[in-house]
Amino acid sequence: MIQSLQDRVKLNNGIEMPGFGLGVYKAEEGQEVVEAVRTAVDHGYRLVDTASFYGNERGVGEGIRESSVSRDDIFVTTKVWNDEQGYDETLRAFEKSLDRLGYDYLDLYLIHWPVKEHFLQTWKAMERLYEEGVIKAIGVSNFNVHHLQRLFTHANVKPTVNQIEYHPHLTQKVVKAFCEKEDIKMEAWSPMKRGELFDDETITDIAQRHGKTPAQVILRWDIQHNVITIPKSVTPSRIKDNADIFDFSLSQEEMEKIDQLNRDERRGMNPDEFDQ
Ligand SMILES: NC(=O)C1=CN([C@@H]2O[C@H](COP(=O)(O)OP(=O)(O)OC[C@H]3O[C@@H](n4cnc5c(N)ncnc54)[C@H](OP(=O)(O)O)[C@@H]3O)[C@@H](O)[C@H]2O)C=CC1
Ligand SMILES: O=C1CO[C@H](CO)[C@@H](O)[C@@H]1O
Repeated sequence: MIQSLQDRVKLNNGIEMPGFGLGVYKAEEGQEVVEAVRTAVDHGYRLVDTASFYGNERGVGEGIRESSVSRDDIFVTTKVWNDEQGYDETLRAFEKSLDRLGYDYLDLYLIHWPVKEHFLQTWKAMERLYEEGVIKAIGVSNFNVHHLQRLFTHANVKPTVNQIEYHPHLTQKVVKAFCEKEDIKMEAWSPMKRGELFDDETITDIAQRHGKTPAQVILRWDIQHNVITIPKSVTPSRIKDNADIFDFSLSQEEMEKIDQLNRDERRGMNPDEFDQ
């Protein structure tokens, strides 16, 4: 388990990735995302999660350049979107993402969703980019166990990360156990279910007991489950508060109480049903 905001976890290829970061979905390209990223990095965040789909890669690159920290000390993730998948398409999409970010290498590149006709060829292109050294680690997002198994039968490089929807209403026991067995790090998207969990009584009670906010309790629960977490905010005070989770811990009983809130309820699409 990470012990501080800048602690890193070792991926299965030896690369170290921060265990906590900033998500930027819906952070508007331009001033909004630039300021959110700069604020986060200046406050100690070392991981930023974007995607070509979010339309804000330029601002992410800009925010990091405007911060007080050098690019090499920040771990940047971006993702290949569904209509960019396929072998040649992915090579082109990667060049565009890198260009928008203003970088000459990327830390982590993910397949955003398992587009079933294309994801194997997409992976082949990502393996090539990884072998060429322009990406430090490659991984997937929204992969269920059967998607991972299908990938394994064709892959030369194992995914390092699987980024999936994960929060107290969706504890993803099956995928989580599989990823742990296969040494694939799990990363939580919509860790706070976009605000829908803040009034839950179990969470507010625990928060009150620790003098913390519901958001902080939920994010701490991720960390104690060894799940990388990337809460999104463009609000400076929330960016700071969300990271203030390394001075308390949840008891085993509190962890279990939060685990029991599971309803297998998604905020986003089910990877087996999504409309490609
Ligand atoms: N791979 C994938 O398919 C997906 C990946 N993601 C990634 O995961 C990240 C996080 O998930 P996301 O869906 O954004 O949802 P989150 O669960 O992170 O919730 C974000 C929302 O909560 C608000 N918020 C943040 N902190 C607080 C706080 N302390 N108190 C009250 N409200 C708060 C934000 O508002 P405000 O910004 O106004 O402060 C925003 O509206 C994304 O940004 C993206 O990087 C997300 C979805 C899918
Ligand atoms: O990354 C993402 C942001 O959220 C969207 C849903 O609201 C997802 O579809 C997408 O994968």
